[in-house]
Amino acid sequence: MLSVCHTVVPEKEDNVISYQASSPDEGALVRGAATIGFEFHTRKPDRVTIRAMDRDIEYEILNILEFTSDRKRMGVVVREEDGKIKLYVKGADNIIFDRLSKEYNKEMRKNCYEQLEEYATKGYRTLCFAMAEIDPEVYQDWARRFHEASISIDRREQKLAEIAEEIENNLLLVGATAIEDKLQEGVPETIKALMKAGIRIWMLTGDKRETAINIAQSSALTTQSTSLLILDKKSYDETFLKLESFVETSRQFIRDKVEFALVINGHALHHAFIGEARRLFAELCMNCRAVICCRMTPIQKAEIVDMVKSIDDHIVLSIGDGANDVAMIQAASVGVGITGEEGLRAASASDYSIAQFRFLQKLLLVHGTWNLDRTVKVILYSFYKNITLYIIELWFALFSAFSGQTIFERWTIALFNVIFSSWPPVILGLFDRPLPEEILLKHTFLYEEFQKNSFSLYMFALWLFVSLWHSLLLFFLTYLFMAHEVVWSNGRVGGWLMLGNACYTYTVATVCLKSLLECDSWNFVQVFFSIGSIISWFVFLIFYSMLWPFLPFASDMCGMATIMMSSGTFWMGFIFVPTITLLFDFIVKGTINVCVHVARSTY
Ligand SMILES: Nc1ncnc2c1ncn2[C@@H]1O[C@H](COP(=O)(O)OP(=O)(O)OP(=O)(O)O)[C@@H](O)[C@H]1O
Ligand SMILES: [Mg+2]
Repeated sequence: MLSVCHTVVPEKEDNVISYQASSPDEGALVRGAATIGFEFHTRKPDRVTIRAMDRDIEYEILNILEFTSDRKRMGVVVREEDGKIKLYVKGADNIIFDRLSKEYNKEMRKNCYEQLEEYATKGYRTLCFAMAEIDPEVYQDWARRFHEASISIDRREQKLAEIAEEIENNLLLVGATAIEDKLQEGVPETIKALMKAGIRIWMLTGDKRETAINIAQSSALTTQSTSLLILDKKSYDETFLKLESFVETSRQFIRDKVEFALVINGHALHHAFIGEARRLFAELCMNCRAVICCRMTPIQKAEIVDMVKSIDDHIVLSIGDGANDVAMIQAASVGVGITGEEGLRAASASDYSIAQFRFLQKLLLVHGTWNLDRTVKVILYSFYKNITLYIIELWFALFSAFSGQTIFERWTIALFNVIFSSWPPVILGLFDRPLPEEILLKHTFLYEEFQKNSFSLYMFALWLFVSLWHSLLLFFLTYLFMAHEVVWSNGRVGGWLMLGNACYTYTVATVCLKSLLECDSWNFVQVFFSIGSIISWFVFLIFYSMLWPFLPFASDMCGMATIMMSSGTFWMGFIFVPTITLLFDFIVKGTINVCVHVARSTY
């Protein structure tokens, strides 16, 4: 039966058979059957052949009752060589047990159940196998309706499931299997690190409770000393009462600093989502560090994600590897798919796809932290540079009798965000690394610290203050430097534009250098683009000064570059104004860096 009831496809190469299975469990079972002498070797559209005891046995496949996570079982209807029609089903133990024949030997049922419990407690994934012989006449009628359902256009899956249900009863228990579902490398370490980083972890699985609890233990989600609050009631009232008492217990546990986790199954969860119970359930879950949800259907997984998202606007990340995780991956704020044994369905529905669970640690703790910090910096820096430039106009208005005259020439204003200060934020957003990878991975609490401190109202206010302060210094220092006009040999002076362009030069230099100051890790690209942006302004100025009167839309900047660049005062200002302006930032940044350094050496 192991080698017949499945949807595995064999592939032969040099007489060696390898199996292609969409479900790793099925692959394992078919391989297992082959090692004990029942080798499945050929699949044709309507028949499978197995080799047992040195002879080929053919089974005509009449129908396949497909596996879905809601049905938690799959089956095949076959015609054996002697003409008998048989249904073979395999699936989750509770599902199969519910469909066993009533006259069934209670003793064997009990034995099998105990065995299953024992396997599950060891963390094995269990499956039950059952069969039924179908009367050919009954089959004829059933097959016709099954065919009709299979070609129906609407609610096809549901209709198929309903019709399959009709023959999946009065089953005869054949046996049970247990498969070790090995954790990927580094799972416990990753979970520990993420928990230390202040992330709450919930495990949502379709597996049975005992298996789920064992996997939670081996993946370090819970420990030997964790108290488990198990919620597995079947009715709403019972679930509600249990929830009430658990909420009380959880408060007590928190007061006593006892570690605890909630274990809930699909039935109870169904009730916990309804009415008043939902509020209690939400409170209970928020009290728990870890929650284990077992026997979940894909929809329930997604509902849980939605519920958590709706409480206090939590950010939820879902990670999964199977088709049954797609719904929750899509429901989450951030969906991560693992490419692996169970195919690419989860990965293709996700925002980020990784090959191993352990890479999640780096994705969150390193790239998550870097990206948060970079995004915050890019946003704040963009505000900063614009405020700094444009508030200078306000200070100038005090001197232009609020006439509306701008201090800067209009094309240079327009090009500020387009050319002269466009690269620093991009480079900041791409390359800045607030802390090196090793430190973030070693001290996982930093993840939470960055989350709390990267962006705050205080931070925003500080940047606003810095922008105003810089604009003030940039304008008035330039004004002081340029108070005595530069007289050129032909008797001309730079005039208003000289003041404006000098101030503009110092502003471009200051904002570009500020981006370097804000970078926590310098590299060649950052330095190149910051300094390059300043140089680009000078290049523009030289060309622009040559345009008038050839291009009528340019301002009269004729000779401006020569006037400015031959002035010692201008160059002195070029050194002093940005330096003095950035002094405050330099001191603040320096103090923070010293503190970080001291903190680093003490850890
Ligand atoms: N190919 C299959 N044939 C029959 N029954 C299956 C098959 N795969 C899984 N099952 C049963 O259906 C249940 C639900 O499967 P589902 O794929 O939803 O979750 P899961 O694989 O157990 O866990 P996870 O959510 O961690 O992937 C399983 O626990 C198992 O008992
Ligand atoms: Mg699965």
